[in-house]
Amino acid sequence: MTKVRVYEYAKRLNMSSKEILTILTRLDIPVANHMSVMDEATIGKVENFFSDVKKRAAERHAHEVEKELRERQQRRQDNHNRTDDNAARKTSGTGDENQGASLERNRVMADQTGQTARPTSREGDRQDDSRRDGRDNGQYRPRSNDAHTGGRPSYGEQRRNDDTRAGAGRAQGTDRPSHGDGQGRPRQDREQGNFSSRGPRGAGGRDGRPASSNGGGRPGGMNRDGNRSGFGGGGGRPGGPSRDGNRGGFGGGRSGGPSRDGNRGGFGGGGGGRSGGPSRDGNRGGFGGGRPAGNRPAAGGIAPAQQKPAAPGSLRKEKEKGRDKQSFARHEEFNEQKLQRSKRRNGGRQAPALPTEVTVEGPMSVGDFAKALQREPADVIKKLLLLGIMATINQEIDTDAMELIASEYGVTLNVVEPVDEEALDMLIEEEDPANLKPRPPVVTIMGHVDHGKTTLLDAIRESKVTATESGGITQHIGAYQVEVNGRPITFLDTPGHEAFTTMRARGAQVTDLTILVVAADDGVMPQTIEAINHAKAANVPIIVAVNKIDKPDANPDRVQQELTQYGLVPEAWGGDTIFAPISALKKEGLDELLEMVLLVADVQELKANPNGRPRGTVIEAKLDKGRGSVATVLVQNGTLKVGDIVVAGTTYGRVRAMVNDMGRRLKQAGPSMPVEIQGLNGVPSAGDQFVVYDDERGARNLVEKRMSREKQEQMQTTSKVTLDDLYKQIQEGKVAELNVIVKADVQGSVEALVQSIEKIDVSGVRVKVIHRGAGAITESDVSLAAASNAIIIGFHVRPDVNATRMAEAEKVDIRLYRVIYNVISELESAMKGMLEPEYKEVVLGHAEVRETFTISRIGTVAGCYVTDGKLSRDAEARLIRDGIVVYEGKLDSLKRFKDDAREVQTGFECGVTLERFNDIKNGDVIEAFVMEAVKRD
Ligand SMILES: Nc1nc2c(ncn2[C@@H]2O[C@H](COP(=O)(O)OP(=O)(O)OP(=O)(O)O)[C@@H](O)[C@H]2O)c(=O)[nH]1
Repeated sequence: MTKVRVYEYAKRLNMSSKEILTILTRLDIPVANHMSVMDEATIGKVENFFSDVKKRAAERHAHEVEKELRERQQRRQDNHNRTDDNAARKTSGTGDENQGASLERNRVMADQTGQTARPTSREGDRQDDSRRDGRDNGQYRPRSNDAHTGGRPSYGEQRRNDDTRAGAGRAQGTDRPSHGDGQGRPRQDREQGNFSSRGPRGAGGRDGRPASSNGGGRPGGMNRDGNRSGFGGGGGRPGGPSRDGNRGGFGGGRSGGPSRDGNRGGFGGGGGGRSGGPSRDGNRGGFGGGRPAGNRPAAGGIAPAQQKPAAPGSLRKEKEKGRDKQSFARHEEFNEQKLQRSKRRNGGRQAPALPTEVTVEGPMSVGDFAKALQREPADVIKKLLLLGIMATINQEIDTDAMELIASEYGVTLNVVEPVDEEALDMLIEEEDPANLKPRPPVVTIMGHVDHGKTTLLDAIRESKVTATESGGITQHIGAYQVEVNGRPITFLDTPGHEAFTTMRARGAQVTDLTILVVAADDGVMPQTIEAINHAKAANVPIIVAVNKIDKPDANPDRVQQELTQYGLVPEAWGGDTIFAPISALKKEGLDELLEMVLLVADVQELKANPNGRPRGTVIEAKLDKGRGSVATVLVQNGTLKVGDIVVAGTTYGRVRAMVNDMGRRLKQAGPSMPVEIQGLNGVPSAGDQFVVYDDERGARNLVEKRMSREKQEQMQTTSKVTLDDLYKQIQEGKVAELNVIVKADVQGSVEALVQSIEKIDVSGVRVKVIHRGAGAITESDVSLAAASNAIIIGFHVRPDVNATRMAEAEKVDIRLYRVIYNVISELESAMKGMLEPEYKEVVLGHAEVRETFTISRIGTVAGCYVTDGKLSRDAEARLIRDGIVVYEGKLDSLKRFKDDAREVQTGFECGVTLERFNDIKNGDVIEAFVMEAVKRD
């Protein structure tokens, strides 16, 4: 790499010189300014700096990830250790210890569930007893005082007294987990030799009444708020004694009942079946049936149905350990659920996980980027500063800067191409080159005023069109086609400028080449240069038609000479621009000119697929009284047919009829063909691109989408204007703005009006056309005007009924005109009236202070004599002492003797007080004056 200047290097990196200078200073590289030269070594250092920044960020990121992993592992390990400790404590512990553990567990669970309930010591004993019973015998043995609950696992006891109506399952589900889950039943099973894998549900044991049938446990209670969802798991409520006693009342359990939202049900898992109460005849004991939780089996939930029968006593330790692990898993899961719930409760206020990857579509503001990174904008700005990039929150940064910042945060930045919605809407798909066929060129004519554009257009049309289409009635549809040597050429009828400006403003490129008309007697003029610039910007080849060569003072060589300055060098002089001398008036040289057009077109190899999806551009559109919306369109691809569903801008419809520039009805129109179509539901704008949709619904949807987008954009722009510009204007105190909506009968008039309106020059006031269009004034125009405080100008159009009604309600000013001049002059005067009036000071008179009095609560009263003019009560006043103004304000009071006076004329005495001013002295002069508005001219 050779030496470069700072600014060049900055440009290369798409950065500012200031940024590079800051980096150089940070690197201690002496540098003077943006013109300083950076040698290879310096550049190397800067580049190293960038890669260092990236590397550091990547390392930091990797380190953080590693640390996080380590911490997680550690946590997991701790949890395991804790589980093992618990298990060990339980297996070796005494009854007291067990009780302690049990109490501890209770405490933990109560804490976790947010409950304060703790078992009483009696309950604790009982729990302990019951557990011990089970453990000691290696089997479950119902205790006599628990007869009706059978071998209810201890934790269920807690709620028995609290809620007599609730089944045990509910109690457990509400309060704490059943630690009898899946334990009691297998033991029961062993004892009874009977095992019901699924306890019948419902009937038995409800409300503690005797069951009328099999003792089905009441399912773990329905969870109303989900918070305490069947955590305790089933623990079926014991069935009461059965009526016939044969089958006994059995505590069948279902796991924690379904929670309302389905998320949290059944945490506790399968119902810990308990033995039912003793049946009357005592024939059979109770059976515990369990059903797994609705959503997922919890740790202990699978036990009842699938677990093997209880392990014999020797396996007790293992079992205890397993149970604790299950319990721990439940705790963990519960904790997780609790966390989720709290997040939900906090409405997501919990700090979200920071992204590790961010996808952007290109440059964005610092604020937006910070949002995407979920970082504080200030932090991002700080980082940018460190990189030498000064940016505010609203300033846009490019993807390079974004990448640097992202890497600082250890975030991967993906830059993707933004989705081209318009291309999607326009159903743009790539054409297979094999399907492309040559198409006629589309030509526009440009040039300076009066150089003969219209004459040339007419001359070509007359000499070519009428010759080929005898009998045709030529129609001005904005474009026409002529045939030269059997090959068609399309001419856009609209004088070049509009074709270029309006079309190009809408992104439409319709012209393949342009004929630049230059009058040989006049030479290159301002609009000639403008035309050249337009064509060059659009990358459209130019053929120069040197016109009016019939004129005696014609000097074609001068034209050639002058145009070389603008890069148009004739072939004869070694350039590549074709110059064709013509006389549009005398129709001389036209054939040669047109042949040149074909020649240039050939070089361009203009092609389209006549069988592709029809699409093109609206050249001109208007609202016709008899025919409705009429649009001249240029087909640019495919073949447009009558009956096709067309979307153009914010209008759509089925092509009802199609005519060419000769007024001939057509059934179809191929590439480069201009046709006038009817059938759209509105008037599209010149430059709108059209496409044929397969179904009407799709077309309608697209149009609705566009309309709402347009409305939103308009609202946004206008609200911006109101908030930003207007505020600024108020601040500056000198600029007002007049928002205008222009509606006219044809698009041409709209453009003409807009141009004239925008030219109105009243100092201090800006006119802004916020919306324009052809067609009647509609409700949507009025609503836009109301929202943006605009007036509506209608030219040869009227508001429809709804628009009129709405305008009245919203107090929107609609002005209708038939003459452009009136529009402009009325607007001008309205704008002048709008200006803040200019004020000038008018001195009313002077009074001399002859005496002063001080009156408490009033202050200094000046006894004055009016020397000239008058003093007026409402006037403003200044106090002049020795030619110096010592006070300026208002007269506070004006009295003649004791009475208030409205004014006091020359030669009279009066008493005067000044507003909040008492330092009045004899000999001071009071000057009374008013500010009068001056009418602008
Ligand atoms: N002698 C002579 N006069 C011409 C020729 N071409 C146009 N004119 C005259 O020049 C004048 C202007 O011609 P237009 O065709 O109206 O020129 P224009 O460029 O379309 O003018 P604008 O529409 O005002 O921009 C008319 O009086 C034409 O008759 C020509 O080849 N020879």
